[in-house]
Amino acid sequence: MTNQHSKRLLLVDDDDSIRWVLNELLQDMGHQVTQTSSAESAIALLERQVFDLVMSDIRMSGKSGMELLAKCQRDYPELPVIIMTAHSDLESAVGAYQSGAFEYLPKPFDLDEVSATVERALTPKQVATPSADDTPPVKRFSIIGESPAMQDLYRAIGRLSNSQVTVLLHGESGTGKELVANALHQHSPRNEQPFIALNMAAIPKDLIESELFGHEKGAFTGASGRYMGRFEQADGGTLFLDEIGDMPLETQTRLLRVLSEGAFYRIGSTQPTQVDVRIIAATHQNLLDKVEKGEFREDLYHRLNVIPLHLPPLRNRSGDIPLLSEFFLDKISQEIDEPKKQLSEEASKALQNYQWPGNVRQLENVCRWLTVMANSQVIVPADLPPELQAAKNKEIPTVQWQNILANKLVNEYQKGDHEAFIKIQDEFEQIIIKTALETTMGKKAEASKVLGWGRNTLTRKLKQS
Ligand SMILES: Nc1ncnc2c1ncn2[C@@H]1O[C@H](COP(=O)(O)OP(=O)(O)OP(=O)(O)O)[C@@H](O)[C@H]1O
Repeated sequence: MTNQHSKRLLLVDDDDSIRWVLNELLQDMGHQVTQTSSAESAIALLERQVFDLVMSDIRMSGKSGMELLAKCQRDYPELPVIIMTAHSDLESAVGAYQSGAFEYLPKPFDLDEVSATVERALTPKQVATPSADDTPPVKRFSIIGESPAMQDLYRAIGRLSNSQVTVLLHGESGTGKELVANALHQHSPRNEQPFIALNMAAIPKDLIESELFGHEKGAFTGASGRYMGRFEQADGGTLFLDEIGDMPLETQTRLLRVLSEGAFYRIGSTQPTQVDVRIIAATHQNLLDKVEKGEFREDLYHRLNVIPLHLPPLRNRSGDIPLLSEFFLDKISQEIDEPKKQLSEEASKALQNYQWPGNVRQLENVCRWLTVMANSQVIVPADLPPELQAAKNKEIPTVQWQNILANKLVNEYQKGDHEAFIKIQDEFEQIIIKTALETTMGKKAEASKVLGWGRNTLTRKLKQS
């Protein structure tokens, strides 16, 4: 059915089932859909007909979706293109945005998100077409992971790649905050300038100010020479402030002043120093809790939290563990010139079942340990380091909770509760919802994604609870 808002969409994918699902969705939205299975035929169609939007897969036999995107940018610069892919990584996400894609959608799709993106793309003034001149060169950066949470992150880095906004990274220790901060810098217009990192938790509190702002000779006992602080070192580039929650209150006040005035005084100096620095901050703590307790300035929190990005703990993306371990075993074997170890399927499962309190850093250390210490070429569970062995013994075997659940159901039902099955399903679902919200720091859009539900489903179920 067509209506006055109906638009002409060109759908390009060599997977029939994906085309079928998207075609149904787009037609239900009232649009006219033309489908084709290759970039070549899409180009031929574009020469004959006018379209309002192109949606294209990346990997197809023949020309790729990126080539189609380049052609559209050249010949039809006003035409928005949505790029879709099942093989999302940081490079393709950044590449798609920097080549001018309107949006980048990793498969499997959240259909609510697809329809919202299509509507946005069809709203003319939001079409973003950055010129090729101000796109920084893309550098290779190894952030490993294909889980939905990592795909969200790649998209965010891609979207931010032409901007200089302040970003606040949340995530447990070892989840890759510094790596992501560095990637944000490398993919930004500042990438020819320095990336300087400072960890608030790693330096004594009374040295933080001089580390950040520098000092003049003789400014305090021990200041034997003039010192250029991290702000000056990072001039023109990016300053990464790790563990920002540990910054003393007085330093927070000074930082706020630099952020609003772009200038600061070296300790012992009366001359202001002007700097142009992009700030990326990171924390493993809940800064809002600290604000409530009066330990973190609320105005600074809002200044830093312009774009919040969340890095998931490794245990919540255990599907990425085989990829990450393969990457580390390979990298470490080359670094120390030892033959590369392989993980048996059982050892790989054991790694995926472990809780990883130290996240990716701990996994990297375990891979280093295995490369040096394991006797055999193929690693079996018995080769794993002591902390993983100990955890294995403590682990509740999965059959155990399933048995408890089954027994409870039978007992309740036999006791006469004929609604036992329904009640437990509700209870089960509430636990899943609560855990999803906790692990995504209360973000409903993200929680519905990890649950594999549309956002409306989550909202409805929350209302029912
Ligand atoms: N997704 C990833 N792919 C590849 N390597 C990763 C990934 N995430 C983290 N690492 C590696 O794990 C180690 C820890 O990462 P990083 O220092 O960025 O974590 P962090 O969150 O900043 O930790 P902390 O809060 O303790 O400073 C680094 O060696 C980093 O290269």
